[in-house]
Amino acid sequence: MRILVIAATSLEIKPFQEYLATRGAPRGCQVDTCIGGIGLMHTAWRLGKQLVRQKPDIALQAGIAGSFRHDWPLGQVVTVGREQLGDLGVDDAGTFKDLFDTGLWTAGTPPFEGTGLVNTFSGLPLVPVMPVAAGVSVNTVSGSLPLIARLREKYAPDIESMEGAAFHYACLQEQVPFLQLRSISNYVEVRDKSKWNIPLAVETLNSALIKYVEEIGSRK
Ligand SMILES: O=C(O)c1cccc(C(=O)CC[C@H]2O[C@@H](n3cnc4c(=O)[nH]cnc43)[C@H](O)[C@@H]2O)c1
Repeated sequence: MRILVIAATSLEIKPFQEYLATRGAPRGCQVDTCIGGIGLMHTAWRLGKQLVRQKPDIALQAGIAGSFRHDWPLGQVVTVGREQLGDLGVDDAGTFKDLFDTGLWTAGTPPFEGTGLVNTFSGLPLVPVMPVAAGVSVNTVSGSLPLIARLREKYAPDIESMEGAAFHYACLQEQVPFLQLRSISNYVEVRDKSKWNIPLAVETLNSALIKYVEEIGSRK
C-alpha cells in the first residue's frame, strides 16, 4: 500500500519522518512524505504535482490547527469530515459573500457537496476513532472577534487551517482516498501566541499518525 503524507511544514511531521528513518515503513506499506508549504496555493501546487507523478493508494494530510471548540483540549487530534473555504469571495460594502453567494460557483458542482468538500472516508483501509471535525480553510489566521463571529455564523466550523480545503479538493478530483488529521495547537480567538501549544499538538499529531500507519500495516 502506497501512502502519501503531506504537511505544510517540516516541523509538523518531523517525529514521523524520524520514525520512518529509524524503523522503516510498516510491513506492506510504502510511505512518502512531502512538505507542501503553508497555505492553499502552495498545497494545491505541491499536491497536484505529486498526484500527477504517482497516485498513492491513500493520502494523509497532517497538521496543526486552531479550534473554535473550547471543549476540545489543546493536543486533541481530529479527522476532518467537511472543508469549506472561509475567505474566498467578495466584500460587498462590508458584507462578506463567498463565491456561492455571488453565483460565481454553484453549490453541488462536483467535487462540492453543497458548499463543502466532504470526506466520506470511503476507500480507506480503516478510519481512526477520533472526533470528526468540520474545517474551514483561510488565508489569514483569524485573530479578531468580528471575523471569528462571521466564520462561526456562516460555516459552523470546529477547526481552522490554512490548507485543508486544497487537500480535500485535490484528492476528491483525483479520486484518491484521503484523511486529514489535525491536532489542536490553539483556540481561534483574539490573537495571543503565548496561549498556543505547538509542541504538544505536534507530539499528539505524530503519535496518531504513527499509530494509524502501523494499524494499516498490521492489517496487511
Ligand atoms: O505567528 C507566528 O509566530 C507563528 C509561528 C508558527 C506558526 C504560526 C502559524 O500561524 C501556523 C500556521 C499553520 O498552522 C496551521 N494553524 C494552526 N493554528 C491555526 C489557526 O488558528 N488558524 C489557521 N491555521 C492554523 C495552519 O494550517 C498553518 O499551516 C504562526
